[in-house]
Order: sequence, then structure tokens, then C-alpha cells
Amino acid sequence: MVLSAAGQHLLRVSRPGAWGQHLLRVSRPGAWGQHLLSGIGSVSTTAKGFQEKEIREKLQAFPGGSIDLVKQESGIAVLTVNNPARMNAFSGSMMVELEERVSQLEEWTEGKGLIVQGAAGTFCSGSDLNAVRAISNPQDGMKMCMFMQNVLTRLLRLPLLSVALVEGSALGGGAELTTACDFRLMVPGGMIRFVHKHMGLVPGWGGAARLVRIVGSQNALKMLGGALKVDPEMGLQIGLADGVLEGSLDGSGANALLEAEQWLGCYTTGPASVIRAIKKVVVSGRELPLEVALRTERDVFGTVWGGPANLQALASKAKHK
Ligand SMILES: CCCC(=O)SCCNC(=O)CCNC(=O)[C@H](O)C(C)(C)COP(=O)(O)OP(=O)(O)OC[C@H]1O[C@@H](n2cnc3c(N)ncnc32)[C@H](O)[C@@H]1OP(=O)(O)O
Repeated sequence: MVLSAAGQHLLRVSRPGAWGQHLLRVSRPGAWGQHLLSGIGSVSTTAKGFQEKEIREKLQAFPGGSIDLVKQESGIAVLTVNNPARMNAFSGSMMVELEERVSQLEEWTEGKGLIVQGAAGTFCSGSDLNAVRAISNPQDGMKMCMFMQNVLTRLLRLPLLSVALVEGSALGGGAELTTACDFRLMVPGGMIRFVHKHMGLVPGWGGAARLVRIVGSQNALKMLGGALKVDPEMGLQIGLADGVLEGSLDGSGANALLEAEQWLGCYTTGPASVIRAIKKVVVSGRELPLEVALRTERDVFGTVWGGPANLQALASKAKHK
């Protein structure tokens, strides 16, 4: 177990602070709500200087690895960060592929859940340091950040219940990726570590903003300031991890994936229309000012009220003892 002195002081925080003010300043709530409903939320991509085409071309110049997506009949998809020779670090082309996979998931109307994992028993070691070195000027770095912020925001807003399955290490951008999922499940020996400080950096893929909302600002400051190694025990203690799995029996990761599917299945059992509606009302409650969130909730409610699942439940005279 890795529990540093600083880690001992981490506290569980159940509710992040208010932050709707910022949303009000950077976006038109009406349009925002529509984006959330359609699952195609765009964040700061309209900010001055962000040329998606240009940064895509730059990123494509750093190839290697892949982002693999398998959509299963169960309604649970598995997204694998696959670059084992570099501990699943994100090459430039993988960043672009991640965006394409997120687009595919946005189109997947039968989907209910998503598991994000790394290949070969480890999660992800962040951005590929070779690519980072090559685009180390601030302008390119900021464009790469905006690209990844946008992709990871869209990932988090998918109308799917998502889980990061953390086997091995989730470092730097890999740790940020875990926060772009609704839940985090850790395997014994797994570690989430925001190593940015040791790289002379801060998170830039939206990981700090999301981390604060998950564990609270005190814990986030300690995690970033101390580059703390968060193991499963500490993860549970501070609310970063939602569960600890038994892990793989043969080192293949297969058992952990099966366990994660079972865990997620507890929340995705039921018709896709209802599960997707649940995610939509939670995302709007989390991201929108109350008035707008209430309007969105009403609209989403309208999509399930009198729908097949609702009518079937009424006909069966369901009792909830
Ligand atoms: C806004 C985003 C900010 C960021 O993500 S900055 C990047 C943060 N990540 C890092 O600094 C990770 C650096 N790597 C490490 O600490 C260690 O390699 C790590 C992951 C703990 C694994 O240690 P070991 O098990 O001892 O294995 P190793 O060091 O021999 O690594 C195996 C091969 O993988 C490579 N690798 C690991 N992480 C990488 C990365 N991020 N970018 C590029 N290559 C990376 C490493 O160079 C080694 O390659 P090779 O076998 O020497 O050719």
C-alpha cells in the first residue's frame, strides 16, 4: 500500500462546490442544454486560436498505437488504449483516434455502458513524451490541450455509464483520462497518479477541473501538489475509486474486465432509452445552472414518459418492496 503522510490527511468530500457561474460566462445555456441532450457537447473549442484541422494534422505526425473500440450486444462497449510498448502512452494519432471513437459512441443509440481500459495489464502513462518534446512550444501545447479537453468532455457527456478500469498505472494524462469516466474501478496494485508537477506541468486535458468535482479541492490540491500515488485503498477513502476488483487471475486482464462488466451491469440493466435518460439528467444536473437543468430534466422525462418501458411497468403493476 502506498499511503504517504500527505495521503493520510485526504478526506472524503461528497459534494463539489458551486461552479455554474463559469458555465454562464462561457456558454449560452440554451445551446449548452441542446448539446448535452444530443450528446455532442463542445466546450471551449470555439475559443480564439483553436483550429481543430491544424492540430489534427500536427497530431497525426506522431503515429503509434491505437484506440480500439468493441461495441457488445449487451450494450456495454470496451474502449482500449493500446500502445503497450510505451505503457499505453498517447501518441498523436491515438489522440485523433480517440476523437473518432468518441464520435462513433455518440452515434451508438443502443449503447448503455462503456469500459475504458489499457492494453496488456496497465492503464495509460499519459501523453507520449516523444510527441510532447516535439510540440513543446506553448502554442502547440495549448492546442493539443484544447483538442484533448474537448474529446474528454464529450467522452464524459456520452449518454452511457462509463467506467475507467485501472489496472497498473494511470499516470499524467492517463490519470486525467480516468476522471473523464463516471466511475473508476481499481485492481489491487493499480495506481492513479497525477505526476504533472514532476514534469513541470499541471493537468491540461481537463483533469484538474474534473478531479476537483470528484474529490473536492482540498484533496485535489494534495494529489496534484504531492503527486500522490493513489492506490485502491486511498482511492476508496477519498471517493476517487468506486470499487476495488479482485483483478486478473492469469495476468491477461480478462478477469478484471469481466468483473468490471458485472459491476457496471448492476447499473445498466434495463432498456437503453431509460439508462441513457438517467445519464442525461445527471449530466445536466452536474453541468448546468439549476433552471436550465430543470428544463432539460423535463425534456428528457418527456422522452421516457409513456414510452415502452413505462407502459410495460404500468401494465405489470410493478411493486417495489
Ligand atoms: C497533459 C498530459 C501530461 C502528460 O501526460 S506528461 C506524461 C506523463 N507520464 C510520464 O511521465 C510517464 C513516464 N514513464 C514512466 O514513469 C515509466 O516509464 C512507467 C510508466 C512508470 C513505467 O516504468 P517501467 O515499468 O520501469 O517501464 P519503462 O520505464 O521501461 O517503460 C517501458 C517503455 O515505455 C516507454 N514509456 C513509458 N511511458 C511513456 C510515455 N509517457 N511516453 C513515451 N514512452 C513512454 C519507456 O520509455 C519504455 O520504452 P523503451 O523500452 O525504453 O523503449
